[in-house]
Amino acid sequence: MKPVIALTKGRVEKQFLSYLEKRGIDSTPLAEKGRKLSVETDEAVYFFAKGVDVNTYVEHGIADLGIVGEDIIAEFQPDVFNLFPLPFGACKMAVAAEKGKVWPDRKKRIASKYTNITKQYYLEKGESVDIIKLEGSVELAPLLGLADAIVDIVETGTTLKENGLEVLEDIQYFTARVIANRSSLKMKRNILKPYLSVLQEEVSQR
Ligand SMILES: Nc1ncnc2c1ncn2[C@@H]1O[C@H](COP(=O)(O)OP(=O)(O)OP(=O)(O)O)[C@@H](O)[C@H]1O
Ligand SMILES: O=P(O)(O)OC[C@H]1O[C@H](OP(=O)(O)OP(=O)(O)O)[C@H](O)[C@@H]1O
Repeated sequence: MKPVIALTKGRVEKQFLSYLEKRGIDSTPLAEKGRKLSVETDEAVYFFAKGVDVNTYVEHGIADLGIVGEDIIAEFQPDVFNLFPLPFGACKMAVAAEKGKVWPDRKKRIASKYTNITKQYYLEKGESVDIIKLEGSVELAPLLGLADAIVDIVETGTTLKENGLEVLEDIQYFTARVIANRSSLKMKRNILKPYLSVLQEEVSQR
């Protein structure tokens, strides 16, 4: 039996493959998957899903482990073991607005894909705001007058800069992380342990 891993498609997937190579594991079968959504290698069975669905597959025990951005864990709070960070996928969640923004004399409107993180952040600040849910290109919202500010991921800062926006407040820093199904970690410990130690070593050596 091999570990079953749910891997977030896209940015995380690309960086995970490079990381496997660094750890001495051949990632060719994963890189050559084409449109296949599941691949078996010598070490594990992988399937590829959106981050939020990685949470769900791990929570339900379909995958033993998941590789997912901490932002997705923070937003959706899955019932899993949040095992350890990986040395890639670094980004932060921040509040941003147009440069020189003049705030209106009413409740602020904040647009975000991450409504739970946004709600929690303003709750802790003791500020009452209206939150508007968007699914992407969140930087458009202040430019088009839908919102006064946004809560979104910032990595290089290029998207903000090129759209005349700036960070006002940092909320939280994130990396990709390894999560585990609660019962898999106990029941399949012997299978998961060697795989996890390959993934974790780099972090403990940093
Ligand atoms: N610049 C960035 N933008 C978005 N996510 C980033 C960035 N840098 C690192 N990440 C991490 O990568 C994860 C996945 O990003 P990816 O771009 O693949 O998906 P997405 O754009 O959030 O989702 P979608 O599949 O809806 O496009 C995020 O959850 C986050 O943890
Ligand atoms: O600081 P940067 O390096 O510019 O990266 C941040 C941008 O990248 C992400 O968007 P993505 O490309 O995932 O598109 P989306 O807005 O449609 O989710 C994020 O939502 C920001 O817009």
